[in-house]
Amino acid sequence: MNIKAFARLVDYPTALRLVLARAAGGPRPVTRVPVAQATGRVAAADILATTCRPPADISAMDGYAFAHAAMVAHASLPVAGRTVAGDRPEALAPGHARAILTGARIPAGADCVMAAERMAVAGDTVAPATPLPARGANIRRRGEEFTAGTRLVARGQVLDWRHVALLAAQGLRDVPVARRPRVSVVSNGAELAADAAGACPDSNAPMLASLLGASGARASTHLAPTDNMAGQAACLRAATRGADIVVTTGGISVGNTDHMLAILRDMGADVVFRGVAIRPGRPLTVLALGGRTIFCLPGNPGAAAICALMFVRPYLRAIMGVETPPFPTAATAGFTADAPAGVTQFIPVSLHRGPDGACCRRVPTVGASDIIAFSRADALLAVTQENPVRMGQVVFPERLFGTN
Ligand SMILES: Nc1nc2c(c(=O)[nH]1)N[C@H]1C(S)=C(S)[C@@H](COP(=O)(O)OP(=O)(O)OC[C@H]3O[C@@H](n4cnc5c(N)ncnc54)[C@H](O)[C@@H]3O)O[C@H]1N2
Ligand code: MOO
Repeated sequence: MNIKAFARLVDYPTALRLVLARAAGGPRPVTRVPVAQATGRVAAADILATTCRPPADISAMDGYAFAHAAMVAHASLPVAGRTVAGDRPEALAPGHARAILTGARIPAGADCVMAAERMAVAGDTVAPATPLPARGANIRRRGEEFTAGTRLVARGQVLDWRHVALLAAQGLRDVPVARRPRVSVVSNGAELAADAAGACPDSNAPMLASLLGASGARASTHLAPTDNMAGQAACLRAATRGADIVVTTGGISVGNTDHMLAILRDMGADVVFRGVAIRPGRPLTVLALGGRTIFCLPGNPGAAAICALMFVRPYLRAIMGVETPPFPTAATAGFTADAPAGVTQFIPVSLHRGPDGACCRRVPTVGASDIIAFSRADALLAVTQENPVRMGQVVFPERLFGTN
């Protein structure tokens, strides 16, 4: 069979399922990173609290701690000592108050705290200057936020500053995370060489390294020499060595100079699918080479971006064990769009704050080569004949940027 031919296009859901199936059950290498550098990384294990928070009953105010009953009985109390955060205070002498700072442990014998500005100090005694609060007032109870054993972070969570705060507050130095998958991005195209007549700058390699880097990958870029098949093959072999995923662009349509697929087949790769019923991005071809997945993206930059967003990004998330779904974006469509039968059409949209909430507008595009449309768009919307978009309908486009 001619490996270049598009015998039968798979539909988008099937293609995505095939890609994700390749991610299931594979190795999930783990590494540890300092908690402060964990943002964007994927937790490789559940992380349980080892201590309660707060670890003891502590004061919520700068003021005075005392026994509520003693204050009711005497109206004012002599002040004996001062407790600051970090102290292990002695028990309160009966019938006394203790000066206390926010975060300091409540001494045994005290069951109420009043803020300093609500109390009157006369010599070495204090008395409420405003109504006495209830017993237990202004005391943060041991474990009221969470107790030891509480799950702080779930395996598969993409970490950010919220988790960094929690983990650092537990005194953790480092955290187990998924190792960043190594992605080799290989550009193909005689026109990309700087010395080629009519040279075209390689924008796909930096675009894909950046896009996949934001999704957790460690990307290296390679420019395949297209003037000879042996050189192209050597480049692909080198790119494959040491990579978990290979992403190529260009050279996969039926043109005579497009050798990519033949080279990969000679390397022993099996085609998972050749061509998908999507627009743009139809030539997308996925191959399996041992445990590695090779994504051959079309050279047209807009099509390459869509394939990376809709296929490589979910695959990356899956092999890193990401469990949190991408943050949903809901918006009211400010346009109508249809797609031809059997095709999933991807439409770039911009998001806006409308009078009744978020709304999205269609961003004009000149087609699969278009990259300026993405810089004007925020999200990508999938449209099919069965699911067209109608003005005023709530839609859920996929974000184009961010760490999702
Ligand atoms: N006879 C057919 N021709 C084409 C078909 C087809 O089915 N039959 N499909 C079209 C579609 S759809 C696409 S998409 C392209 C994909 O072709 P390739 O993947 O082989 O890509 P190239 O031909 O190498 O390049 C296409 C276009 O993109 C530019 N390009 C390529 N690489 C880069 C890069 N790294 N940075 C910036 N720009 C790049 C290249 O200069 C071309 O303009 O095939 C259609 N043709
Ligand atoms: O799908 Mo091509 O990717 O339309 O230009």
